[in-house]
Amino acid sequence: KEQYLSILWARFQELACYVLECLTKYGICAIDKFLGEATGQEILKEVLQLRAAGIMRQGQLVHGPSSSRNKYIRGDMITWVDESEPQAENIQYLISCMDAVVVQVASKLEAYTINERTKAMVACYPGHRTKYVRHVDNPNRDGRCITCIYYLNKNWDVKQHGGLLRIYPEGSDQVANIEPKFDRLLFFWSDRRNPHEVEPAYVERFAITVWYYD
Ligand SMILES: O=C(O)CNC(=O)c1n[nH]c2ccccc2c1=O
Ligand SMILES: [Fe+2]
Repeated sequence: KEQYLSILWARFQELACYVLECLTKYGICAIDKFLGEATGQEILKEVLQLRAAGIMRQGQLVHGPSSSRNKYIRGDMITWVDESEPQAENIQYLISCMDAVVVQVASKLEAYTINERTKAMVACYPGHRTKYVRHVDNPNRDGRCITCIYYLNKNWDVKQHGGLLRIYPEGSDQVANIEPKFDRLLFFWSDRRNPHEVEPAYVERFAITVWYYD
């Protein structure tokens, strides 16, 4: 067990160096195959159980076209998971892995002293063109400095399924197009440097987000 943990720790150390360099240079960093197929699958199973348990609530209600019957298009559905959540061992394991990487990145970032985070927000875009309009996660210095998102969507094809995350880094004419691929981990600065939007999703789209506080 110890041997396994020390290998894991060494891997997170290596990952943290890459994340630090990438964040410093671009303000955005994506890591693929973060936990591997089996663990990713276990996390997805727990998320589907949360959804089946009906505890996911509407994250944001947006006004539908006035012509439509129900005034609102249901946006993303969310629920918050923390250490006390039963039957969420794998989601909790994910959070501890995210923490392991961020703690090491933070130790190298003089400008930040990251020592707190939110609970994990499990979000499901139910499909039928649900999206998230262009926004900044932390526009008014609420303390959040890094957004960390883990995607759970197998065989996602943006052409068929939509749901692309588009980030418009401030002061650059480049746009980052991030596909919400299974077992992908994404980091980006939460403040005004990274306005972003989720394009309409045509099928269910799952993600788990944690925000780290400075
Ligand atoms: O899923 C993504 O790729 C990006 N997702 C977001 O930017 C995003 N940002 N802020 C939120 C606040 C409340 C509920 C959901 C969200 C949300 O999906
Ligand atoms: Fe966001």
